[in-house]
Formats: sequence, C-alpha cells, structure tokens
Amino acid sequence: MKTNVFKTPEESIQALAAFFVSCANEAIKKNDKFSVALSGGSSPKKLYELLASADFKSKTDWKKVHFFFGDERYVPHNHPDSNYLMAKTALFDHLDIEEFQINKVDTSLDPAAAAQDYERCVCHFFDGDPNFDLVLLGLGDDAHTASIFPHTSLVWIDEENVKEVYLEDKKVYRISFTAPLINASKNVVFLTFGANKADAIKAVFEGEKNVELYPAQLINPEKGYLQWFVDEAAVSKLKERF
Ligand SMILES: O=C1O[C@H](COP(=O)(O)O)[C@@H](O)[C@H](O)[C@H]1O
Repeated sequence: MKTNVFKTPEESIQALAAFFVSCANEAIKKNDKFSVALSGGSSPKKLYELLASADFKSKTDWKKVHFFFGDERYVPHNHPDSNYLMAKTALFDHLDIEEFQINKVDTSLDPAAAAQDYERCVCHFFDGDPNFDLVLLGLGDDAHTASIFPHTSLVWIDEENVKEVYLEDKKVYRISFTAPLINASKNVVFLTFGANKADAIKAVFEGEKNVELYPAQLINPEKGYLQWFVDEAAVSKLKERF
C-alpha cells in the first residue's frame, strides 16, 4: 500500500488524474482496453472535471475506456443523487465516447434484480473472471467505502460481486460492488480529502481491526496495488506521518 499525501485537495486530484491516464495507457498498450470503476459522492467530481479538461482529454484513448460504477444510488439516472448523472455531467458529456462504453446500473429494476443484472454485466465484460484495471473509491465520514456501510449485510458478502443494500437510517437502497470484487482488481485507489475525513482515516489506518465498524478496512487487493491520494488535512490525526 502507498499513501500519497498532498498539501491541498487540488494537488491530490491533479496527481490522481495523472495516475488515471498512466494506468489507462498501460492497460490499453497491453490489452487494447482499460476497465475502470468510478466512485460516487462528492469527492470525485473535480477529478472527473479535470479528466475532461483540455489538459487531460488528449492524454489517453478514451474510446478504449470502459466505465463502470463501484456503487450507485437506487434512483433514476436523471435524479440529482445518481452517481451516473454526476459522472455524465462532469466527464462523459465532454468525451468522444460511445454509449456502450458506459456500463450503468439499471435502476428501473427492483434493487435485487438491478444488483443481479449488474453482476451479470460485470462478469460478461470479464468473461467470468472480473479484475478491473482500476477501481476508484471514496471514504465516507463513517468509514464506508463504495456502499459498504458499517453494520450492513454488505460487509460480510463473500460470494457475490455486486449486491443491493438497504440503508436503514437513510431509508434508501444502494447497489454496490462487494469487497471481494474490489480486492480482485489490479489497482485500487482511494481519493479522500478534507478535515471531515480525518477521524475516518485514523480509524481505518490506526484503529482496531473491525470491518463491521470500519468497512474500508476490508479493502486489500490480493494481487493488486492499493494507493491512497489524500491531503494533509485528511491525515492530520494520524500518529504515524508520511
Ligand atoms: O456515498 C458515497 O460516499 C462515498 C464517499 O463519498 P464522499 O461524498 O464523502 O466523497 C463514495 O465513495 C461512494 O461512492 C458514494 O456513493
């Protein structure tokens, strides 16, 4: 595991955008395609906008990039909470790509069927043996990642790759990659910044091992490479400094 610490969120995002395109270029050179699972929430929006900017648009062959979603809110695709809509507005709309390159969760199905359908979609893309070139993740203030929230059934899933989860407190469903699918990836990257993430980072890095309470501790790619892109504020509570 490598932790990359930057002074500001902007510097973290800039470095992650550079890593994204180098990872894409390496995969395209080797396999003629690049598979990436995007994260949702608020943190990655600026990353997607940067990737869509003139500086980065020309740095990889976007026609060879296949986009998936590490988690999705169970809402229609035009709903303001939709991770797809955020990525579309910030990134897809600015790239010269085809619709088939964007693998979205079918939220018109019921939650369990949507998860099964997305599981099939992922398995089909990888001929039954999913291993993404890159999975982008965020970290919630409560140490959740993707939609693997504390004290939910998703923490303990070890068979399925994609699963629905009901969040009792928010009264909503989400569809999420499971930890085994994420851990089968070649590269896994957390983008986390801001002082509001300092307690969650401290718990994940230096807290007791308790995946039920801190689900992000589940992330440990078997053969892949785990990296964190963080700012100084996010790691300000750690005893061990980088
Ligand atoms: O709910 C979500 O939150 C996490 C963290 O999001 P952030 O808004 O605090 O950056 C994110 O990884 C996940 O994809 C998202 O759906």
